[in-house]
Amino acid sequence: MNFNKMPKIDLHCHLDGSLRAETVLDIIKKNRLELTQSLEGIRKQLTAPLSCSSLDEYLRCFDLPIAVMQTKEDLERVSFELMEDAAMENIKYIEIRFAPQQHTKEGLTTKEIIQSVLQGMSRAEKIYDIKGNYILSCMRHLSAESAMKIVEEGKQFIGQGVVAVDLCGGEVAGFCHKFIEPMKKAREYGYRITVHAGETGIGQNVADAIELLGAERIGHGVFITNSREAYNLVKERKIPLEICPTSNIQTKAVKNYGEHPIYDFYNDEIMVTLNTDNRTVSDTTMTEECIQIEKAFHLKKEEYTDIYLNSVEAAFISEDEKQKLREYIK
Ligand SMILES: O=c1[nH]cnc2c1ncn2[C@H]1C[C@H](O)[C@@H](CO)O1
Ligand SMILES: [Zn+2]
Repeated sequence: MNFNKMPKIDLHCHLDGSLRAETVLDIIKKNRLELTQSLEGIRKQLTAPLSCSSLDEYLRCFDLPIAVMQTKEDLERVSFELMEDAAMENIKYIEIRFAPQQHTKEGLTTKEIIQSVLQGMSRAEKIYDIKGNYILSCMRHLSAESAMKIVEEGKQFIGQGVVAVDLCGGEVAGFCHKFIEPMKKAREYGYRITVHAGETGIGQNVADAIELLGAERIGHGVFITNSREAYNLVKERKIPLEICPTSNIQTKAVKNYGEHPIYDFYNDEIMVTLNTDNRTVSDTTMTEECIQIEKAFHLKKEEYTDIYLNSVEAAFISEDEKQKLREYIK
């Protein structure tokens, strides 16, 4: 299949993990930041190394991009550029996530941060054949109060380009208990809910995310394989899994593409979707994720279509918008 040409949907893409190295260098120079000044050095710092041994090590690659995402202008720019990069490979719909908590170092308010990325997104939507929405991620190592602040301050943007909240960062067993209150509030306000869970061996976190937090989708969920409860919940309630194969290899969730459970899940009628996670940190694109999965499992056109349609179903958009996305693959 010519995946570059095929219509694609990315429901799990972190803004801060998807910056162009050239842009990072530009912002460093413009803002006179005392950071790496060579393009090659930057590229290296932005990408998870082959030797990456865990999610925690993978997460260290975010320090540099976060350092250059601290002004309105720079947030608007990186948001626009991610939309542009996605449009160039025929992604027709993208849900971009980021954690506003990490962009206050130069004094921006949550409102200014969200407004800036939304402006970049809408500028790109006017030029390219792509639509997007934002997901507000809350860092799991921060407090429930901090997550509540994001839920409260992001509320005014629901339906204006913000659709959901997420929990992300390092994963420890039982993390969901801490976030019951903010996620309950989020649901009451009308946010949709997706949660990173089951990425580092703890299948039970997936069951908790669904039962305690009302997660409608799960980021990764690879380790439902080691919790019968989680597996059955995901299967029976048709909870979509946002699968990101390359990222899972880098964080050592799986050994290689061929050993990824995505195809077993698909054959067992679990609702899998295919996504990038981080275009720069994982040095990938949607096209590349599709190619790798096609190669590993001899994916047929009908199977790719099924996965694309799963993403349409799972997207946090209206029925009319879903219908438009279905038209692309007819
Ligand atoms: O795959 C991931 N799992 C958990 N957290 C992640 C992953 N990729 C990125 N993040 C974190 C690092 C970013 O700074 C944050 C917000 O996008 O989300
Ligand atoms: Zn992620």
